[in-house]
Amino acid sequence: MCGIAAVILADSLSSECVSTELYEALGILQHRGQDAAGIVTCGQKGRLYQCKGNGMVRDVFNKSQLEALRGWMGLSHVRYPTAGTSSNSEAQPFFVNSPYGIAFAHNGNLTNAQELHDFLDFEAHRHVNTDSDSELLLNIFANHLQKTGKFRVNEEDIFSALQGVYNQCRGGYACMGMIAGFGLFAFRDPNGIRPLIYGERKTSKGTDYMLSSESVALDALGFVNFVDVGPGEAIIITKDGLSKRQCCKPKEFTPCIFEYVYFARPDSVMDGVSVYRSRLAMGEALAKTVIRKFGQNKVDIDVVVPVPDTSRTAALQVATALNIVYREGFIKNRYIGRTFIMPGQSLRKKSVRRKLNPMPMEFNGKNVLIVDDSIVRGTTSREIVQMARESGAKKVYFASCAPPIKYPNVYGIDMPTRHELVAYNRTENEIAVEIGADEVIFQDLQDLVESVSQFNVNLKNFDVSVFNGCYITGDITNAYLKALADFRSEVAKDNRIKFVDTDVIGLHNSFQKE
Ligand SMILES: O=P(O)(O)OC[C@H]1O[C@H](OP(=O)(O)OP(=O)(O)O)[C@H](O)[C@@H]1O
Ligand SMILES: NC(=O)CC[C@H](N)C(=O)O
Ligand SMILES: [Mg+2]
Repeated sequence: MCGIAAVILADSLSSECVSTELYEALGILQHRGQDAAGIVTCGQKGRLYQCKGNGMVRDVFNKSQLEALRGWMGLSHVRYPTAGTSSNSEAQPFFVNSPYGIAFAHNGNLTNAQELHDFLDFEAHRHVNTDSDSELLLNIFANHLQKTGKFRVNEEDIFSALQGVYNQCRGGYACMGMIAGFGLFAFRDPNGIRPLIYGERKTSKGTDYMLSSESVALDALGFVNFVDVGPGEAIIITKDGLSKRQCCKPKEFTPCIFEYVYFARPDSVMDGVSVYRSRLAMGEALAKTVIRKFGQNKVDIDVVVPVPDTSRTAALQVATALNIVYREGFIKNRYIGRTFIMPGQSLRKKSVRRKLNPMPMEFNGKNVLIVDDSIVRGTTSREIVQMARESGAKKVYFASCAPPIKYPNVYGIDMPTRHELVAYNRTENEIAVEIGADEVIFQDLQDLVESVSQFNVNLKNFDVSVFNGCYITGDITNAYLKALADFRSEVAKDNRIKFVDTDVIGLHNSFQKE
């Protein structure tokens, strides 16, 4: 679930560099990807400037690098790998010089990457340098654009190249690209699985535009009038303004419900729904399930405790609806990032204890209801339950705002194999035993869907494949799932030869002060 952002200023001669805003945007989107970050900008004479590499945003860029990223438009990416490897050569944005010079950033995951790779190799004769599906997507676009054979590109050419992309690429994708000296383009997959939104900012020179995975980045940078890009819709922004087109017949609109459960920041509004409100509604519904499970007058819970950070909003509402006291029983180390999106199970496991520390006074002698947004591999819940017990809890109940996650994700969340999922092939009682809890309580799928859909009449269905195994793109075979598990499971990652990454990824212009 990477984060992507792009900015284009109305004033192409501005002495302000867009890189500072892109850097800020990446900081705001850091929760969507912690493995790598990158920015590509475009300055005078259509020159491109790039800085990218593995690490958090604050580690990848320093002041002088940002100053060297010249220009009035650019795009940026924070990566959480779902394909290929964690090598820094797969940090985004990607670049191809032909045709016209294109930089490209992708959030999502392609489900027909092998087919696209073969096409590029055998038919299009384009070189692909990494295992990243995003590099394939860029080359498919470049190949279609190349066919126009024009000296200079125009909007019509880009829209028709994107139609070609839609015809060939399957899966979940929200993308942004930049054509040197020309402008930005962006598009969203036919089901709108991955999010994409844009806004504008009026200045004395005209209108600046910004695109982002989440509205919170637009908000923070002073952009207004947010519009979600529709499923199968593409937009182009140049010095002359913004144009958009439906580039493929939209299929059923099914955004990823896990954005609302976990990925997005609560202060974002995604496809017209406030993530915060949806999480309150998840808490409200979960409280009803708790009452159903325990019986109206038999809820023997003394305190409701959230697992920081993401579950806080929902947990507070669970406590309010149950009329039980809410307490911060775990204190989060604010300098440690999200554990679920860390690469590697041993790192994730270690990080839970480093990140969360219990407050014994909130557990000692009490029956505790711990609320989390989701239980995926069970890494967090196992550790948390144990910490609660070590702190003297009498009974530990564990509630999840999402239903049991039993199936792999193929659209941009790194859950490549069901065998790593604690709920796979287990009953609720078995899951409780597995994580050491007295009972587990899971949200009903219908309740989860209604927690989001009640805020937008146009949103009826979602990608809920991790809960029910129904893959909306209709192309997921057992052979595909096996290949995915073989390549991306924890065991496969551990067995893979580790690449030695050098710090510098050089390719493009470096700006030198006169
Ligand atoms: O069952 P697991 O495999 O452990 O995954 C689920 C946990 O991971 C996430 O937390 P994370 O620490 O990533 O982020 P947060 O601070 O935003 O809650 C999520 O909020 C759950 O707590
Ligand atoms: N989480 C994502 O959006 C990942 C994008 C792309 N599939 C990658 O692995 O780099
Ligand atoms: Mg969490």
